[in-house]
Amino acid sequence: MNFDPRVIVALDFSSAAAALAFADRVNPSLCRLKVGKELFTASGPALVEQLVARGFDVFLDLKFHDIPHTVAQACKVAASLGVWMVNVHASGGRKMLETTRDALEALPQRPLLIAVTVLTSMGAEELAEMGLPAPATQVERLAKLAQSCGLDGVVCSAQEARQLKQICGTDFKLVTPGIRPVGSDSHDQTRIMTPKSAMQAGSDYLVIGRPITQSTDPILTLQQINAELA
Ligand SMILES: O=c1ccn([C@@H]2O[C@H](COP(=O)(O)O)[C@@H](O)[C@H]2O)c(=O)[nH]1
Repeated sequence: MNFDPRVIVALDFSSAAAALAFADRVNPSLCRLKVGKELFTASGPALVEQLVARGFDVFLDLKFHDIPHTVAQACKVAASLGVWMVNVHASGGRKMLETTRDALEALPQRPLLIAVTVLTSMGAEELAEMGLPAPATQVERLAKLAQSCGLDGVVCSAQEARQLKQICGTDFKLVTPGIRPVGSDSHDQTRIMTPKSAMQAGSDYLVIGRPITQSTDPILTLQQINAELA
């Protein structure tokens, strides 16, 4: 049994029923769970509370990006749901990051606060079109900003994990989507890596959605990934 699961399953379902049907088949020793924009929009905070009540570490992946007060207040409400991790966009800037960190630090119990650097769906060309440097450079810049603002870590691709562990140190959490087992479809992800390579590169947590949830046998796929990481 793995009591510190590294896989965070992205519950990208369109209903609470579908998410709970998946949750019924796993347990907190097999995986953590992520609730993102689709499921939260469909099901709201009640579903998050249900997953927390079942003992899962829940990453509420709403990627807040707004003025400092709005983001800080939203994260405080998220914390009140009992979630394990919340996130904001690092590109919201220093004031937003620090205000949110301060708001969470004032709570008796707070979730981990992490910042999205560059979405794993984006490659160099798309960044260049927006006047931004190559992914590795932009991710490093935003990770340093997030760390200097006192955040717990960042969302990045596993392709930047080795570089960020060297720069930001081992305690700074790296949460990496864009994970694809050998032979699986990359879908809309650009900066991808296999589960094992991602862990070897320094990822702390692997966010995996479709390769598990759309598998013909989701639980077997999850077990196989866990075995590969053990
Ligand atoms: O840069 C990012 C940030 C978040 N995500 C989220 O992770 C999952 C990935 O799902 P897959 O099906 O494994 O591609 C999804 O919920 C995204 O919203 C990301 O992919 N990249």
